[in-house]
Amino acid sequence: MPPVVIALDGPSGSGKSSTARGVASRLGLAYLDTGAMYRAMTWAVLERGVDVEDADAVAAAAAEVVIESGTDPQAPTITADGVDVAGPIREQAVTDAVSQVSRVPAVRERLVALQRLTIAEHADGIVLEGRDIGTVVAPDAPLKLYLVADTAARAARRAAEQGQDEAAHVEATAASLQRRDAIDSSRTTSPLAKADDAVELDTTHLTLDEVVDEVVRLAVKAVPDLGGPAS
Ligand SMILES: Nc1ncnc2c1ncn2[C@@H]1O[C@H](COP(=O)(O)OP(=O)(O)OP(=O)(O)O)[C@@H](O)[C@H]1O
Ligand SMILES: Nc1ccn([C@H]2C[C@H](O)[C@@H](COP(=O)(O)O)O2)c(=O)n1
Repeated sequence: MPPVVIALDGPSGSGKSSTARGVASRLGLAYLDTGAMYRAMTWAVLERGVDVEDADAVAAAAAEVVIESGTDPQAPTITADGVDVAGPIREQAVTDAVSQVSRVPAVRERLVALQRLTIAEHADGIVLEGRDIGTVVAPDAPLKLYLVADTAARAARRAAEQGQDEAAHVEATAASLQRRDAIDSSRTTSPLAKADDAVELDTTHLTLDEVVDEVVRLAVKAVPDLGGPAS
């Protein structure tokens, strides 16, 4: 049996992590936040004092870094070189540099290999979210979703999460999301893209619970075995 993978892709702040965690919890599946892996790699590269514009230096540094992800959707974890980096990877310095680091093919090769290993370890079911899950990491996934939401909604949600809903902050957040989307969509190696067979879901006017309900419904339809007692 091929591994049961639910692939969730989409632009920054479209609700991938929250949705993926909710779906994995509801269906009793593992969960992998691949964006956290790219952020952890970026944190480690910055810690080494590497210029993220220098792709060769990034590739050399990245070869040494050990990234480990915990896949419990209720308590996901992420470490780089044994350090718990769950907090630091959300800081602005990492957010500003992560798209540059993610463009480097050697970084992607390493992390995609790790992601596929994690899929193999959870063949009975895992929800992965990122930018290239449906197109590159798990092209045979039985269910692929591409989440989108208006930039204004994404920025407002992110700003609210940070407890900073003043107009200037929301505007700066929108600019940061758009800047990352532009770099992530235009890179040569596995850019942010909707897989041809992915279902696009616009979450702008949906609550998180409504989105999770819809993805669970689609998952059970695509993989009827998922509709067992855990859901
Ligand atoms: N449908 C929704 N309605 C309202 N708020 C939502 C919805 N989906 C997600 N959110 C909120 O929006 C914020 C961003 O969501 P989340 O972190 O899941 O997005 P993401 O796509 O994983 O972002 P990133 O790409 O930056 O990691 C969170 O505060 C989350 O609670
Ligand atoms: N599969 C992935 C996941 C993430 N990235 C890059 C691009 C994002 O800007 C960055 C951070 O991801 P986030 O935490 O915002 O989901 O990581 C990627 O290239 N491929």
